Amino acid sequence: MESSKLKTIIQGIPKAELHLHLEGSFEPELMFEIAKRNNINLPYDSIESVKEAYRFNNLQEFLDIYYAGAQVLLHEQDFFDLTWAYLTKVHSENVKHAEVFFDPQTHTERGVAFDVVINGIHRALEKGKNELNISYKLIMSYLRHLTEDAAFNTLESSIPFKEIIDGVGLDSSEMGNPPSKFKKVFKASAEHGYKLVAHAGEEGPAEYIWEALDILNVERIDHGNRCLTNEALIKRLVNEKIALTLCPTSNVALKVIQKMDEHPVAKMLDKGILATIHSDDPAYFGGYMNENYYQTAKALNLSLEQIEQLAINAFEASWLSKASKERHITQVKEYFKSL
Ligand SMILES: Nc1ncnc2[nH]cnc12
Ligand SMILES: [Zn+2]
Repeated sequence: MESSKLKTIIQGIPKAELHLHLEGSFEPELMFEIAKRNNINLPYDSIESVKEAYRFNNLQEFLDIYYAGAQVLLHEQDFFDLTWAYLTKVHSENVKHAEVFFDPQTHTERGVAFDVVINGIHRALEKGKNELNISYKLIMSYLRHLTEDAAFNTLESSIPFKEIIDGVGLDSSEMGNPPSKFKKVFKASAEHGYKLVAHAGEEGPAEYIWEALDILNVERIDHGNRCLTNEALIKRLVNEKIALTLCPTSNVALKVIQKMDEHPVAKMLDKGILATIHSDDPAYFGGYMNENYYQTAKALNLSLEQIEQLAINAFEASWLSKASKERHITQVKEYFKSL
């Protein structure tokens, strides 16, 4: 299909984003603006030089830059502006529902209070719901390069806000930090009523996906690329309808795959896995939702049925009520019928 036609079709799809780190949506322009008003010097002299620095060979090289960028966020208004910029961007891409991560420890570790972070984010999410009609869920992610005790401190800080936090996740440096390291804090998080997800099988082996399922009891896997190396795991994912929140442009940028045409999403759909696609850290990897759909569809030559399935899967895998899921899925189906 012609590129412009494919782009137009993708733009019109009602979409759900389930794997997005708010700190990863921090565009250099906004970073410079906030750094200026907070009197912080960035180690870059222009927006172009920031973009130059965004060349990564692996997850860790990205994380080092991502955590450095987040240092300019100090005040509630900064977190509001970050979140609002993301919401207005994806509103223009017809995203109807967003389940977003934030990394409290990236901020509390450098002295920014938990309530400053969450109040700014929550105020923007509410505004997005009221003014842009984007429903949302909020996921607090534990940093896996830190200790389980540190995650417990974060869990404790979150309790006064538990009505506005829907779930917990696990992100940051995967290799050497298996899900099993966080067994107790995930159990405690579930006891507080949080839903559970974890990054697994992005750089790490299929074994980490098993651990996330069996030891942490997560209901969705973030990334999960490596599952295709293990037939028994594929069967489990299919039988239990465990969704994978894949992030194609992230995978290329972090060299999880060398080229987009190696992306496993088409094989996963063929096998009946509840595969979905999202943007992860769009400010760093050069693509929001539309670009992820577009690059994947183009490189893998996805059919309209496969693209429709991806859009449906994302609502199916979301934490929306059954009725809301059905309403959105009907809209996706009607949209594709109208093409
Ligand atoms: N792709 C990713 N993997 C692990 N941790 C992250 N934090 C932000 N983006 C991440
Ligand atoms: Zn991620």
